[in-house]
Amino acid sequence: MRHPIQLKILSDKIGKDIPFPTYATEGSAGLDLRACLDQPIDLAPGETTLLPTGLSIYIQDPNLAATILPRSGLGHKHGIVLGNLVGLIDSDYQGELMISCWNRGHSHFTIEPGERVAQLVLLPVVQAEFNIVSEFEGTERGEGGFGHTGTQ
Ligand SMILES: O=c1ccn([C@H]2C[C@H](O)[C@@H](COP(=O)(O)OP(=O)(O)OP(=O)(O)O)O2)c(=O)[nH]1
Ligand SMILES: [Mg+2]
Repeated sequence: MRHPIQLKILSDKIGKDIPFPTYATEGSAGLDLRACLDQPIDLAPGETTLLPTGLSIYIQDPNLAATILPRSGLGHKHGIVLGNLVGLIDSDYQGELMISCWNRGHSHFTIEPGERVAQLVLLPVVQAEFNIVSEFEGTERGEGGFGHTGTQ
């Protein structure tokens, strides 16, 4: 399903030096997000930097959110993941999409202008409306958690 989302281009590099975000394949869940940079950035092991994307989106519908997720190749091979592990974009956020980029690896990594550093995934959201109760209806699990059902 495709859903219209308002998008603002904040940098004149987008659409010229830095391609517009698109789905890489018909079945892609994520849109690759590119670092909107003038110069390469050297990220030392353990270092985190906040990268601009040159884009803002306004999701508007409270039943949707966007997540920023790492790219598996960068994360697995180079230790380049997100400083916040996962980024959550609220439906009412209108600021620039920012990527917290963390080098959790053991080598320096250079982020080039336009490099695809993370991916944006739109997801449905259900907001809770709490009903206060004094007891829950019983379940087989009850309050057991954190390994309650064993490992095998
Ligand atoms: O990787 C991210 C995470 C968040 N945001 C933006 C969109 C999001 O809607 C807003 C707030 O994010 P979040 O609620 O996760 O951060 P917070 O620390 O709780 O900030 P706030 O007090 O503004 O909600 O920051 C990004 O651009 N990139
Ligand atoms: Mg918040």
